[in-house]
Amino acid sequence: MSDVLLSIEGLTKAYPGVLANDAVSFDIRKGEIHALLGENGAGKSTLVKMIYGLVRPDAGRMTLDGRPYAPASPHEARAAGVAMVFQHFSLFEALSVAENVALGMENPPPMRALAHRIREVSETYGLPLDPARVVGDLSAGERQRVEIIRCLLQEPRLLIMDEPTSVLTPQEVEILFATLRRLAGEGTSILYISHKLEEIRALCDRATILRLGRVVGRADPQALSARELAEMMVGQELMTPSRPPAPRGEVVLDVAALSLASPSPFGTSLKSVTMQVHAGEILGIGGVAGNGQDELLAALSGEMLAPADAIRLCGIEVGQLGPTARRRLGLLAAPEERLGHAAAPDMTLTENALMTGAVRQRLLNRGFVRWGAAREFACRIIERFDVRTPGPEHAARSLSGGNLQKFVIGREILQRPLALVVNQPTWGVDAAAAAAIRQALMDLAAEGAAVVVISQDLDELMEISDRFAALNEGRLSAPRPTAELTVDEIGLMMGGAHDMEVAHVAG
Ligand SMILES: Nc1ncnc2c1ncn2[C@@H]1O[C@H](COP(=O)(O)OP(=O)(O)OP(=O)(O)O)[C@@H](O)[C@H]1O
Repeated sequence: MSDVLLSIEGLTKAYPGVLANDAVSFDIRKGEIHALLGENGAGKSTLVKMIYGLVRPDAGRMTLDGRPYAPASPHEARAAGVAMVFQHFSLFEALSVAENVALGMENPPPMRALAHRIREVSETYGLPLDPARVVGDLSAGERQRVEIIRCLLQEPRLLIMDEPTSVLTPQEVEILFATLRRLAGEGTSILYISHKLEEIRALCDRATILRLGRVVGRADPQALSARELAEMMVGQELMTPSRPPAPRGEVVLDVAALSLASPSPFGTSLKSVTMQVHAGEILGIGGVAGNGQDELLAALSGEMLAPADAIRLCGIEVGQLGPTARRRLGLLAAPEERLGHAAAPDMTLTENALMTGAVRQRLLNRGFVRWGAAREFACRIIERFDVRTPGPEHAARSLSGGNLQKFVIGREILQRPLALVVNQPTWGVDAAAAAAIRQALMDLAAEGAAVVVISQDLDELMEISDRFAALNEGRLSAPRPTAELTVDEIGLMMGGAHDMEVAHVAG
């Protein structure tokens, strides 16, 4: 019997102006953890969507366990033993874990029996989860467990995971990896997509590397360094972000005892958040998702109003000003959710450039849009941030996730803010593009802007921020110089350990 589970031969898929997959061929063996690597827009999502029956190939074929495999829908893919955990969770917040799992099953058993099975699977695979809890109360890591357990209940032969660790703490990543290793040991194959190359090296047996829709390499990830893998992906040498040491200037952004109730029932209220960000400085804010990051961004951008004197920009009270007025003064923000929040999916890139650039780029004239100038601004973002798209008249939705992220961050940086607040600036962005975004944020600070980077990527925060603070249940710890901290201490601050415990560990 062959040891190959899924064989992919010559899969091809074209979109207008782009060959997303060009005769892609590779095998996934039984019981292996196979990494799919590639820079943004390389075609990874398109490929897994074809495997999961969401997109139909233009050409090529697949076999599963030696038999022809051409799923016309995810339903057919699941019936054949293929399961997928998506980047974005599709759970109902008001329902319990068990009810959510039942909704995703073809033939759910009675609730009691299902709750029992969820407990069983969660214990067997070391993924603690209470079936009775309401999903709205769960952390991002726990929500992911719901998705994984939902997949495991189908006893899949192939489990596809798209960027599974971007919402997890280091400790949760360890738990997930132990689960995946155990599944592979039992014979389940795993196709694993991630931009985190150190994780790929720690977890995966083999890697297939895509560039511009084609397979450009196959590698043993454990035999190569993360840098070598990244260079195979981009086909060139990588740069390391750096900046000359600069003295820090006056306080630009001053937040004093900011308390705000979250507008969402499952949100986190901000509790007396205090921070001062100086000209020329990057303040990194770490924390597990759902600890007030979205609320902090909304409070600083002006989407949520605050007491006037709780937020000051260069001494001016801005707490009561909305986003446009704050932008005019030079306080800019880029939220985490790129499709729908930072960018309007069905609008063109030019229209999206206009959306936040109108005031500072002077794209309006007596109420009329200066379309030529808006297009020129969009083109500048595309060029300066290497956004892969056929042109600015294409819809935001047609860009790969990482390319849209480069567009959204580039749009704010090019507006020369006095203070910029970004949430997860390199989420889902490949190694080369992440380095470019980090360099751009550092250049912006070097030019004298005050920059706040909210991120769950600790390595990123260690690399670029001057000072670090952790957000936990809506409270911000006192910022400390990053150079003084170890990754372990930061991990503890993020997990809500109090100063005492951090001091204890440090000692
Ligand atoms: N529905 C679509 N319509 C038009 N173009 C698309 C569509 N989906 C993907 N593309 C294009 O196909 C190419 C491959 O995109 P894909 O999403 O597969 O890349 P990816 O490797 O998953 O990228 P990322 O790491 O950024 O998520 C990109 O150029 C993208 O713009």
